[in-house]
Amino acid sequence: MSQSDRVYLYDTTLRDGAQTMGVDFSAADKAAIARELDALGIDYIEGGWPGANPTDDAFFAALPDLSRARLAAFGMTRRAGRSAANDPGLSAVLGVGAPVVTLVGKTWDFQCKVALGIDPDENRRMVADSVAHATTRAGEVMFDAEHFFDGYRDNAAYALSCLEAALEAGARWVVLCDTNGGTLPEEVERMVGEVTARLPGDRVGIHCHNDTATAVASSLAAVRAGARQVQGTVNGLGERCGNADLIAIIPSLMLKMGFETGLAGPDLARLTQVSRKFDERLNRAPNRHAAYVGESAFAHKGGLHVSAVEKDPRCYEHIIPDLVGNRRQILVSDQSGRSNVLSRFREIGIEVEPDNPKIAHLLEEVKLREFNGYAYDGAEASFELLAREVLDEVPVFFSLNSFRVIDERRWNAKGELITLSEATVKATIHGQQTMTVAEGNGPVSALDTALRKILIPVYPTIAGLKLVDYKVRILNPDAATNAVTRVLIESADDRGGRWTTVGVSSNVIDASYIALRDSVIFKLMRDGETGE
Ligand SMILES: CC(=O)SCCNC(=O)CCNC(=O)[C@H](O)C(C)(C)COP(=O)(O)OP(=O)(O)OC[C@H]1O[C@@H](n2cnc3c(N)ncnc32)[C@H](O)[C@@H]1OP(=O)(O)O
Ligand SMILES: CC(=O)C(=O)O
Repeated sequence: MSQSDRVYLYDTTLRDGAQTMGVDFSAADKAAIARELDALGIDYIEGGWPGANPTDDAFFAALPDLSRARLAAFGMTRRAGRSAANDPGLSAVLGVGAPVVTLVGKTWDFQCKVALGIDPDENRRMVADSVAHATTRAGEVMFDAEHFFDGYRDNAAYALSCLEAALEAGARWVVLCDTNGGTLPEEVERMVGEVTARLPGDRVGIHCHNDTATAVASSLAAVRAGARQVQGTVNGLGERCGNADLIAIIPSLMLKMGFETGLAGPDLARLTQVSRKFDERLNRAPNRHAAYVGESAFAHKGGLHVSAVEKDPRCYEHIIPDLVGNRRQILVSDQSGRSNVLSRFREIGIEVEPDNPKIAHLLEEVKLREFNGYAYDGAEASFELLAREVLDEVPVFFSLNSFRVIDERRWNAKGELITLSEATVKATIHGQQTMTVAEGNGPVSALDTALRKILIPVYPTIAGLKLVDYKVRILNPDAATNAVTRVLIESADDRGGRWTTVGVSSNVIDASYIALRDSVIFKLMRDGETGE
């Protein structure tokens, strides 16, 4: 495959995605998402804007260790009337030591006059100076040509001159941005084609917004017209109506258009998992109807469809769902569910005969639990535990006899209003009944502390287990405070392990205990503890 058939993927979830209404990443979220995207095979990960807010500063202060992707720090061109070397904003962006720096700058003369109040020639100098200065500090510099399509429509010569200024100043890529998201795919294809007739396509990128619900189509049209870098976000997060959704773009590029990306086949097969795990992190329900990765993308309901798909899935499927890690759901048969369980077993490393009757039992149990609110997509450790329990492979590490949690809200001696929680846990370990009490700043923290206190003397490795994330989702909000809650707990240990467990109950503390218990047992199993 020639060089021109390689498309570079640039993820801006942690920057443009952070501009989504209602989304607020922590620095730890950002680091975890960056690791996930790195493992997927994304070429560039834009981590945020150093100097713009404390979260981005904290993220860049401890650069995540990436093995496949290059980390980009985002910022804007120098301010008018300053030198690039003396611009504090630019210095903050360049100061974090990211291997890639992406600078946004105007390319629409109207914006120069109205938004910046400066002469367009000064703006072009700002672009050139800033890019040139950035090349002295970063290995690779990109120029995000803001409002390129609106600018090109109004004054093509000026918009192009900004691109040329950036390239001459040393930019590796110029990225054409449809910042307002109003350009339709046909226009994008024409304009990108005109750009790539003058500039090499492997220096040109595309960055589309979804204000006309065509960001994915426009991004693919730009690639057809010669652009070789595509910017987007996971699940289409982004300012206003979102950015182009990389989760839809990647399989279209690879499976439909025959392009090579940084993802290999096995990476592509993780796409569904990455998309859903990301939604779990944001504590929002995955879009069932999402192209390629939605739960409904390969679910067949109509009688005509089911009958034909059973003869040959190609009758009603545009690709094999496994290619993107999704699964076919045929509602009249449980054979597909069985295959799915077997394929998960292979992933986990559980060896079992395909005709083992326990598989059908596990399948029923998973279906029943999912009906009751469990979601195993984002809680792989709970699924593995359930599977091993059905196969009688989980030792009894401890038995909970009871727990009680009390919350107290009162004024302390200094006259301050405080809320304290206290948990009492009674359990049997190795035949011995034991009881402990612990306090916490909330009921789950008190319960967690009490559970550890009781387990650590027998299983010392539990001291290395910590909860790194805790999320609650109400599953039936109409029931108000009687609603069923789903708790997801992400845990990590001092051996580099990281896993997620799930608990469901109409009582949030009970749901939390179920997820906590799974986490602890999963850890003990991984550590090779044998239990009773
Ligand atoms: C198209 C995009 O999505 S670009 C990314 C947009 N993302 C964000 O804005 C999120 C992060 N931004 C921020 O935290 C803040 O806006 C900051 C820290 C960058 C700047 O904050 P402030 O200094 O308070 O400026 P404020 O946001 O009010 O206005 C932007 C300023 O940058 C100037 N500016 C805008 N674009 C550019 C540019 N490409 N080059 C130089 N200056 C620019 C504007 O003229 C304005 O200057 P003024 O304050 O002299 O009027
Ligand atoms: C750079 C960017 O986010 C935009 O122009 O939309």
